[in-house]
Order: sequence, then C-alpha cells, then structure tokens
Amino acid sequence: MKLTEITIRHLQMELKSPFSTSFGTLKNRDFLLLEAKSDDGLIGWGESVAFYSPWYTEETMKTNWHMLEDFLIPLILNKEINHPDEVSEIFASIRKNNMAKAAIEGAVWDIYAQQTNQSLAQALGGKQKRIEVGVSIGIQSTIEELIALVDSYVKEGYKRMKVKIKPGWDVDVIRALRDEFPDVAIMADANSAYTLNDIELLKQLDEFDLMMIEQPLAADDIVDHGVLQKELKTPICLDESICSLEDARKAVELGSTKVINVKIGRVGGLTEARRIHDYCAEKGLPVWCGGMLESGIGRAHNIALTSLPNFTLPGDTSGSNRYWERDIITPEVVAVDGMIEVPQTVGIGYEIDREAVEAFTVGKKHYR
Ligand SMILES: O=C(O)CCC(=O)C1=CC=C[C@@H](O)[C@@H]1C(=O)O
Ligand SMILES: [Mg+2]
Repeated sequence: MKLTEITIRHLQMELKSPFSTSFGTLKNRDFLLLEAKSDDGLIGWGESVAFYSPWYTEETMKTNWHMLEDFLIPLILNKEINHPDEVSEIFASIRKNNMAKAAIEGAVWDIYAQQTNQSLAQALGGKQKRIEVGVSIGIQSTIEELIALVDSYVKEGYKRMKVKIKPGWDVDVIRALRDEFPDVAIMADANSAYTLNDIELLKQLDEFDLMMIEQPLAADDIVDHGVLQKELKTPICLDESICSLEDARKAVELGSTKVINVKIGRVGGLTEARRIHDYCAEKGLPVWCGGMLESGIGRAHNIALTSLPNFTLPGDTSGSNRYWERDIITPEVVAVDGMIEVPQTVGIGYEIDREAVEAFTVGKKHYR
C-alpha cells in the first residue's frame, strides 16, 4: 500500500469530570486525529495521545503536529509499505517522538487490517474475544469522595481500581480504601512523584496488598526503580520509563519492574507494543494496556492490542461513557461488568462518527 493523502485534525473534547494526577488537572482533552487514505481508496485512522502540555512526557499536541508535518508525513507519503511493521523502519532516522509516529502507524495498521479482511485484533494476532478492564481514578478533594467513586466503579463491575497518589495523598488514602474495600484489586500510580529518599514511606504501602505500584520514581529512570524494588514486596510497574523494547529489556534485566504498562503511543506504535508484549511473555512478566484518556479511536486500538494473550491484567481502557458525553465512534465502547467485547468485524470494528469528529475539530490540514 501507499498513503496518498493524510489529514491532521486538532480535536478538543470536554471531559465529563476533570482528571487530576501528581502533575496537574485536565478539564479538556486536546489531541490530534490522523486520517490516512491509501492508493486503493481505504481510510485508516490514528490518534496521537500527546497532551496539550508536556507533563506526562515531553511530547505535546503541537510538537506532534510539527513532527508529523515537517518530518514524518514527508517520509511516508507515497512510499510503498508491504506491512505495518515497516513503518518504524521508515521513521528510523527520526529520534523518539513516539506518539507522533504511533499516530501514523495506527492508521497504517487500520488500513492493513481492512486490506487483509481482518479485524485489527486478528491482524495483530490477538485471540482474546473479551478483555478485562479497570478504571484509573484521579486525585480527589477528599478521601470520602474517592471512596464513593471507587464504590460506584466496584458496583459497575470494573476489575481493578487504579488510584493516583502523590506526596500528601498516599498512605492514608490507600489505608482508608483498603479498610473500606478489603477484597477489591487496588493499585496506585504515582506518575514519578517520589525519589529514593521516600523509600520508608513507600514501604508502608506494602501493608495494603496492592496489585502493584506504578511509576513511583523518575519518568526516565530504570536504575533507581531496581533499588526500590529490592526493598518493596509490592511489584513495581513501569509506565513512563518504558519507551521501547530495549527499555523493557534493560528494566527487566535490572529487576526494576515486574509488570509493564504498555501504551501504544509511548512506545511508538502497535508493532513495538506487540514486541514488548512478546518479550514480556517470554520472560514471564504480565502486561496490561494503559490509557491516555483516548477518544474512541485510540480506545479501539487499545482494545485490539489487549486481545494478545499476555495482556493478563485488567487495563485502563474503560467505557467511553466514563469520559465523554458523546464519543467519536459508533457504537461507543461499552464495558459490562468490567469486560469489553473485542470487535470481530473488519478494521477497528467501530464506525467513525464524522459528524462528531467535525463538531470537536478546532483545526485541520491536508497533506498530499
Ligand atoms: O483512563 C485512562 O485513560 C488512564 C488515565 C491515566 O491513568 C493516565 C493518563 C494520562 C497520563 C497519566 O496521568 C496516566 C497514567 O500515568 O497512566
Ligand atoms: Mg501511569
């Protein structure tokens, strides 16, 4: 296939409720959608998960647009692509900028699935027909509010509760949750809010039988996490630190992580995400699919990826209705009792609601 046309859109969608982490609060989700057309007339969609501000990683919506327009699109337009795995080779001369790369690669995987008459999940080799999902819950104003939220998600059947922690909102919060929900699967995500000076505090979390603690230390660290893991019973899960298979290999060899949160955008696309999945399966480490407050298109890609066999822990891809009044796909993603059906129809398995896409578009540009 060849990509003959690409459209980039800046979408802005209001979150149903603001999302707070150790680094800030998000009310609106600004992101890029990429629509690619192939020489045989098929259309594939990709989503860049970069945020408006560089608080999760260094990439932003605008740096992604710059990378796409000035470097990535010129490299790929009208280039013969036999398989989506070749996209990362075409982009090999460009360092990092993984979320920008993943947006194009996702659209290529979508077109490839259509060309080969398979669902995206099947094209990736995924076999699971239903996937287990949990929720990621931001920092709340009070512990009571957090407990009420967790209670509602437990009642909806979500399979695990991930709660954000930061200094001052950690041990007491987790203790209160554990007291209230003795049998619920709970994990904590620190988004790099601690250092090795906090070892004694982090050790206190061992008491609460957490499934794991996600990214307690620096976003670019894989060494200190190994030091910390030796002191903790609770498994460490790396998120921000893992941007490639090589990062995963080094972290695993150093004993810095026992679980990996795989995010398609953070690692540069579905091909690299699958490689990390395969490597972890070989090493006996479970993986799960992280979320980036995606629209339905990113969500569909996450669901397809999660159908691979070593995604054995519930992911962050909960139903569309947790985030949006109206999503940009039909049907929307629905979680029933913490399970999502993996679409078996050709491509991503959801229709694009073009009217909704237009309604949320605040800027766009065509490339050919
Ligand atoms: O519900 C989701 O999509 C997951 C949200 C979530 O936990 C995260 C989204 C974006 C950045 C981070 O704060 C974070 C994470 O670290 O996993
Ligand atoms: Mg995280």
